[in-house]
Amino acid sequence: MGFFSEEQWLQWVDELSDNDYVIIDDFLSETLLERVLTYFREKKTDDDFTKASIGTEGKIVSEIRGDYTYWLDSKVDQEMNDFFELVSETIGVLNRYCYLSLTDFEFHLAYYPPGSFYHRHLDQFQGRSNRMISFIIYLNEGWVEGDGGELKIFKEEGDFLVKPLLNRAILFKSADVPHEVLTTRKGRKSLTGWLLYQPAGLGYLLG
Ligand SMILES: O=C(O)CCC(=O)C(=O)O
Ligand SMILES: [Fe+2]
Repeated sequence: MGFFSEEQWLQWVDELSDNDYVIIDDFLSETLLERVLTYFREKKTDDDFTKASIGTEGKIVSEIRGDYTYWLDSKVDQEMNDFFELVSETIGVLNRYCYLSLTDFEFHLAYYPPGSFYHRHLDQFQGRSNRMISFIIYLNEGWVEGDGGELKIFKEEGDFLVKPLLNRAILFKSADVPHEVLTTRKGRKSLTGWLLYQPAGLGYLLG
């Protein structure tokens, strides 16, 4: 049994194919959401987050992005196993219906302190095109207008803002959707990752 019915997945996949993005509210089950929030709290308390970098060389440039991240490892972060299962189901669905050849994923917990942002960018780095789908779940309890930290999506038809509401997920095509995180006025939390296409035998070169 999957997390969602085939019909439900099809509806989301259609939206993603047609619009390059899909927003899904109340994505995680109550139990899973609670587990993710608890894990976030623990990691943050343990001070496991480090300043995020940009590009493939790991440069830290605070004028571009100001968030802190904790990279998840399915072997280490076993409390997140159910979430990884859900990601695997997502990958299976996208491979079946969108003819993608996704083989792997990478996720981190992200924390934007008050006053931080992430300037306009694409999630596919030059010279490293294995990020196919960006996948974010927001974890901001009680977010209200004025807290900032909206995700701005740039589209030819018109730009728009996505509120980083608790348990809202967004998936978008990493190569096609420029986006930015507006300055946040409150601590802003998310579980953010990418579904990857890794050409066989090249992974070790990319690190
Ligand atoms: O948290 C978000 O809304 C987007 C984060 C982002 O663009 C990234 O980490 O590449
Ligand atoms: Fe991004």
